[in-house]
Amino acid sequence: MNLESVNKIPRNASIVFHLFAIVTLSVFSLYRIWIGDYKHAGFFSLAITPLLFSLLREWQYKANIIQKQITLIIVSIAICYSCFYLGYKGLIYLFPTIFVYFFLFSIKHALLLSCLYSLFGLGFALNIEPSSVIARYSIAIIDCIVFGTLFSHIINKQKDALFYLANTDELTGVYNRKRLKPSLNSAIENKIKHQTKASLLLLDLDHFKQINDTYGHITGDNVLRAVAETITRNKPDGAEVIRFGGEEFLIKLPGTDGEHALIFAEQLRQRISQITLTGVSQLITCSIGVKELEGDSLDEWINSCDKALYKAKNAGRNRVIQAG
Ligand SMILES: Nc1nc2c(ncn2[C@@H]2O[C@H](COP(=O)(O)OP(=O)(O)OP(=O)(O)O)[C@@H](O)[C@H]2O)c(=O)[nH]1
Repeated sequence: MNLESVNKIPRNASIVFHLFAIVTLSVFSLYRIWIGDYKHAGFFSLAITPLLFSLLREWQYKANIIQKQITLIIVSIAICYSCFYLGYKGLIYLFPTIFVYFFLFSIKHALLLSCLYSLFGLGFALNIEPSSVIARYSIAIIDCIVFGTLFSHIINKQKDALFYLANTDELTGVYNRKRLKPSLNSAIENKIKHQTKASLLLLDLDHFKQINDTYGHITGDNVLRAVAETITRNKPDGAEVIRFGGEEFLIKLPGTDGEHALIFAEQLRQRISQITLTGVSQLITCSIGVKELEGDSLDEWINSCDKALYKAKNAGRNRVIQAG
């Protein structure tokens, strides 16, 4: 699972970053006014505008990643400009902004953009700084980019691990209920936006209590693991398996209509009935309710599956029924 997200700054931290940048630029502009450098004071005051706009969007919960990326690029252009006219006084601002690249872009893009940005900044600073100063800054900037890459990589790894821990059922290794809403809502969204079909299977093991009572809970757990493993091994690419309850699993099949979902459910039912576990002589069977997504209600979708499953149980178990 790859959850690399480029927007790693929480809203509060983003507001602090914005305020910090605005205050820094304001102090810079005031200092320029004080020393009579009105040209640069005007330029830096102008550079505050996109930051103020971006802060306002963040404040109103309307910020999006594209707008933040554009703001960062505008600020970077302003810093490159200051490198050209002010030399090292502009170069020092390369350091904090390079880190922001790693918060707003994927590692690959941040690496590429921060290298280009640094090259421009250093190149422009040559306008007034000797090459020995530029060489020293180059080394420090390389360090900064390397650390940015490392930190970003570590954060992404930790996010993946956190997501795994929060969304995975410990016993079976499939998704837990936390994944239910995001998973089904994304199917509903795709149906509304792109008319992409999706189907849902609700699978419940038959007479599972009997397995627990006869062979003990530990064996019952092993059966649940074996069933989850069979579903995972046989599911089509992109399908998601969620442990819905004790011995109930939901399988979301994106891009699949009811007819194909029914075929898959029947194959799965047969595969599960072929599971053999040492010491377990009772046949492991399941009942499955199937429903293709219609409308936009998550609850209705699950309820339809539940009704079909109920019918399958009442009709004698070990069968698949499609909701009408
Ligand atoms: N071993 C084990 N058992 C569990 C777990 N979660 C729920 N169960 C058991 O699953 C059983 C479910 O029993 P019922 O709801 O009566 O269902 P059933 O016996 O499968 O009967 P039908 O669904 O009607 O075929 C209960 O005995 C629960 O204790 C689990 O994580 N491990």
